[in-house]
Amino acid sequence: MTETLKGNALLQNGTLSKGTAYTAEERKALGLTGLLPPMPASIGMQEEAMMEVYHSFSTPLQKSIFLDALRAANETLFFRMLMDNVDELLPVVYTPTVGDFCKQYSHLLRFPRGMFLSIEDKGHLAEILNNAPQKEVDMIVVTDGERILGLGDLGINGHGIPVGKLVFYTVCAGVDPAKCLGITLDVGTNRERYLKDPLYLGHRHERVRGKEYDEFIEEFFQAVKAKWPNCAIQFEDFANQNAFRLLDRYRNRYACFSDDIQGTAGAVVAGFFSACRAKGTKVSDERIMFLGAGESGTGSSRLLVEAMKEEGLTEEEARSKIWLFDINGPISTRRSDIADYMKPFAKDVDPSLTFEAYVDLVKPTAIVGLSTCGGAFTESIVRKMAAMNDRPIIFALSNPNSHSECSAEQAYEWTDGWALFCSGSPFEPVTYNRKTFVPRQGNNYFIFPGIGLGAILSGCTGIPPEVLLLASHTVADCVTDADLAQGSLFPPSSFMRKISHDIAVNVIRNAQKTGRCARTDIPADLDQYVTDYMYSPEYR
Ligand SMILES: O=C([O-])CC(=O)C(=O)O
Ligand SMILES: [Mg+2]
Repeated sequence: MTETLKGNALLQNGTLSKGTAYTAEERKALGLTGLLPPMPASIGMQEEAMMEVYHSFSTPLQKSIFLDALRAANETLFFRMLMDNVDELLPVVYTPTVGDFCKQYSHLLRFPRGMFLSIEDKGHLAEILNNAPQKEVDMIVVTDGERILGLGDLGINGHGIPVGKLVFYTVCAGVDPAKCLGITLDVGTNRERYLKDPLYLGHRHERVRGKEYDEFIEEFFQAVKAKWPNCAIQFEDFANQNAFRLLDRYRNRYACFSDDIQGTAGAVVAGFFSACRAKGTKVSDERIMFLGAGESGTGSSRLLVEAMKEEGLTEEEARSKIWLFDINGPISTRRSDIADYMKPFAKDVDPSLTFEAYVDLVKPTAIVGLSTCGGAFTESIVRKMAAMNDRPIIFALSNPNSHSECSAEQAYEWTDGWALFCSGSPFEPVTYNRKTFVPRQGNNYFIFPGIGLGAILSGCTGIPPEVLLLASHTVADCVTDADLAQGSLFPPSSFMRKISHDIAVNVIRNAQKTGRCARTDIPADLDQYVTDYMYSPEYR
């Protein structure tokens, strides 16, 4: 049907339109003559013009609103611009600006993308999926909006996150945007502000929990599987109480994974591989404290254990090198309020210690913030880390920047330039004592696009820890000595497509080896198989 679009209908179709780039011959054949200014533009000219407009906006949020509109008008140009200006544009389309966009989503929404499935539609999901904007879907990112970044419950306003994550699938892993679907499950919100906001566009009731919620999720999976049997599903920004349960329930039945439990873990471990290389140590030499014991803190701890086992430690030895601390104190065997997923890491310690007192007691070599608690790594704590360690490892990973446990500048200043630092959201380079540090993001975007790509192309159920570890190695192996010398623990964004490609090959190879491939049509040359699948934004 789409091939036959002509004239104004074609021009107004953002997925297909080339805007001013149609040649005279194309204009004649497609009924476009007279609908455009006479001189055809190249995509390069269009890009130059749009970057000029982009730069005329002063705030990141304004810029992101502009890009959202550009995408609606000409999706190919949007992705071409992103690919040509990754470092500049991705922070505007994704973390941290996507956080601001989400907070006001109901007020800002002009160009709906993806789908909203609400619990009120229970019993009808299969039918509703027939309305999907895409015919074929390979990748779904789904959220219920309960823990968006470090911002908490945003209800349907969190929809910017699945949409933003999928931009990475296209830019970094070459998944055709026409095959990507962002879905928000509206089960209500407990955020007072939205319940009272007359412009809020989600259902205005408290979150549905328990049996009804579980049945809704089950119906969602079954409906998706029936409609798109080969599609992979990424869980994003569910709250702890559901994230672990859902992953455990579905990982062996569907091609699915949790970005926050598994993707973030892959990135954290990659950061440790780099930091240890800079220090001349192994991960198993470190004493690691986590502030935050939720999905990302626990997920990362689990994968660090695997990394230490790979270096020869036993499970128990590895666990003994990791300490967790959450909002209520140390994860202690003396506490009665800790969740099952934290228990393997519980230590026999006084549960009333503050984080700083715990640092005094444990004397860690690394502190990792996944707490959503901005500023939690205080000057006093960071200075203690510097006093105890030649090269203190300080990862401030909560998002967006306002929730970072400390800023890049603080980390370098308080450690006299010795910190091995990364953050979840981007910080500008910092010059301290005449040395310029380039702290790159330790964000799960290094991991999830490749994992998802591999899941699409293999149909594998679940992503085992050994595959995540390979992904961490893939990322860390792209970090050069020159990167380390300037304080970068992660590679530059120019490596993203290669990283995603290589991660995907490993996902597929492992799935074949362990008999978890649902797809039977996989050719022998996996490199070529993945490369051939990867889309680049070009006018068709
Ligand atoms: O979106 C990001 O930048 C990282 C992430 O998954 C989160 O903070 O939940
Ligand atoms: Mg997330």
